[in-house]
Amino acid sequence: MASMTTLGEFIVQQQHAFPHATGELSSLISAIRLAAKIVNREINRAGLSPDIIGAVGVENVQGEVQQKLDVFANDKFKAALEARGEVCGLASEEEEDFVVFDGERGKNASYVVLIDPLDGSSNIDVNVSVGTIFSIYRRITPVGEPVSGKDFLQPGCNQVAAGYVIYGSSTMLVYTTGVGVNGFTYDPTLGAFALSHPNMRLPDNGTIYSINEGNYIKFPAGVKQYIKYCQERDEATNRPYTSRYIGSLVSDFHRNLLKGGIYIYPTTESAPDGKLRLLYECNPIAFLAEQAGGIASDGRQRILDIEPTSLHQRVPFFAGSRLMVEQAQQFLNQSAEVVAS
Ligand SMILES: O=P(O)(O)OC[C@H]1O[C@](O)(COP(=O)(O)O)[C@@H](O)[C@@H]1O
Ligand SMILES: [Mg+2]
Ligand SMILES: [Mg+2]
Repeated sequence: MASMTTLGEFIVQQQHAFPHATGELSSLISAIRLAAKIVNREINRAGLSPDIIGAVGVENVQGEVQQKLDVFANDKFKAALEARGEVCGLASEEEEDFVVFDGERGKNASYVVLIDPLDGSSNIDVNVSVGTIFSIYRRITPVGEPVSGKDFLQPGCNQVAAGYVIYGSSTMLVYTTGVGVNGFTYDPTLGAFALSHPNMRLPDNGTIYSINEGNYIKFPAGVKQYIKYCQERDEATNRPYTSRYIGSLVSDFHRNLLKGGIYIYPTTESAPDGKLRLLYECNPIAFLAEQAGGIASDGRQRILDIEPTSLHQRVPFFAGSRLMVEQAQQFLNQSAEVVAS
């Protein structure tokens, strides 16, 4: 079997493709790779260790009960990124405010990282795939000065890199630096990620829709109509589509990235802004979706154009195959026009 390109080799090759590259971003990505291996090991043996399964018993800034693995993953990624010295600050789902890395190297670093350390927390204890999501920006404030809120509140189109780790039947790291999307599968016998999915492309159309239909009654009319559209019989358009919902954004998006499909987390009566967080869930997934030929919006506006106003703000999220997202948006906007008229 021809030897596969490891993530380490790929990072170096990418760096050489950019004559002005300093190696900082490469080093940052490899810090994420290291933390992903540590978290992966813990997840694989989670069932064996009560100290990693279950809730911590406190709520995070979102009002969600923190799982022990949320905290473990947050600590491991934070430590790996601070130790590497390319990052001047971090924002996380599990931290109320952004964290300043004010050590000598941190202060003089160029990048900020926003992270969802453990995505799909409701699936941790039941052995269903979960993930980690990361988003990377060049700081706005001058190097040497303490990092500030505006370094994190940048629109998604400013991202220099983004990706996720999926801890599933196999563990993969999927990321983009703005030149396409590549996927690497972890080989535990080597202890290395190998390039298994080069240049991933989202099919323009698909037959999978991912939404928590348990909330159907609370959805906007347009979303209800789109679900009905997905369930109608029409051979010419391969309907009815198939409903698939794992309840981990990373896993649902990953499947749809490979097979074609749409993931929707809309507004609901109880969540008027939706559930997912713009900065460390929607922006990185939207960057990947667009780099793979798909689209991502809040139902009306391109996610990557949204000007953030707060670290943990939520937005409605429609992402995946271009034709499917455009269709869903049409239903949403038509029904809004009906209501408005
Ligand atoms: O259970 P619900 O309301 O359908 O929400 C599931 C969604 O919430 C999330 O679990 C939110 O992410 P966290 O687990 O990181 O808080 C997504 O991964 C998932 O798509
Ligand atoms: Mg999440
Ligand atoms: Mg999370």
